[in-house]
Amino acid sequence: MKFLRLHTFTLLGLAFVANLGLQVYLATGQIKTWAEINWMDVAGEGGSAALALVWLIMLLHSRPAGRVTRLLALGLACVFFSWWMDTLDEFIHLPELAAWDNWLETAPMPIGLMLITLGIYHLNQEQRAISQQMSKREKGFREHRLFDKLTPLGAAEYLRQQLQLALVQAREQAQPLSLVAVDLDDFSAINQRFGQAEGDAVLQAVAHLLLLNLRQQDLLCRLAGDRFVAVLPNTGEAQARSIACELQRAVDSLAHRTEQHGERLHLQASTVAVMAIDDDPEQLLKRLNLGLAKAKQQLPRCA
Ligand SMILES: Nc1nc2c(ncn2[C@@H]2O[C@H](COP(=O)(O)OP(=O)(O)OP(=O)(O)O)[C@@H](O)[C@H]2O)c(=O)[nH]1
Repeated sequence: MKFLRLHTFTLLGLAFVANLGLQVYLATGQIKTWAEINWMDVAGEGGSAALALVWLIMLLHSRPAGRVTRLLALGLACVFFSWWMDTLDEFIHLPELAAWDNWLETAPMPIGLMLITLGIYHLNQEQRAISQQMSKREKGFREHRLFDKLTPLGAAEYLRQQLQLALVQAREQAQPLSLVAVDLDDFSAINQRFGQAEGDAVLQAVAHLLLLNLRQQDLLCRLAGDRFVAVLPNTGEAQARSIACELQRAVDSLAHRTEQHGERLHLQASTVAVMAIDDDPEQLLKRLNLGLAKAKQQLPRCA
């Protein structure tokens, strides 16, 4: 049901447009007789439309919200619409002179395919960003104690070291530097209810999700337990806040199922963003933790 709640607008919008197409055909054309229907075409075009719809649902089910998902979903919706109108054609006879139906059937297809192409391009960029994060980990292999055992992220000590370097660089280049923290709400309940191993799987899924939603220049570390911190170079406070909200929304919409029983977990996170103002790493992390403690106490949870 969370799936329906999360994607109500997309699914209702698609149902509305598909129905609009049907109504336009019914208003201007005539329903064909049984003998006039070419069932081979119905199976081919209708089956393709159904498949596009299945792909769309699978996509919305499996991917976190974000630009790639939006592009792919919109592209698949256009492809579905094009095939849907093609299928309606098999049941409704339109006046010979009507040319607009060709547009309704044909135009959404190239638009949809272009959107899907753009989505796949950005998907590749995402994968490259993840590989780069992974290779950062490889580079630091010699200092493996600085890395988290569970996720592909740096641990607290690594964060402090990198933060020190980032602060010096920001000062030298007179550029802003911000931090964003993401802390899962009531994470200990997941450990208690489903066990430590499931808690570990959740932390890994969240780390992956956050990496996907950060930019190439950002550095994500696991500060402790269920608390993640991203170092955002050349980022002012307003932009950091908006990134914090995006990360929070991404966690809210994460579709995570438990490994043992496939039960859907509804995760939520508190986030906070702070900008460095002449702080050292400890002062900055202290401000971040204080902000997070405040955010935990009040709603809305974007601080
Ligand atoms: N599975 C798992 N649990 C961990 C790990 N590290 C810390 N924890 C657990 O994470 C929980 C963190 O607890 P809290 O800081 O109270 O966080 P919370 O339950 O999310 O509570 P709030 O943050 O106040 O919403 C504790 O139960 C720790 O035992 C880990 O690597 N794996």
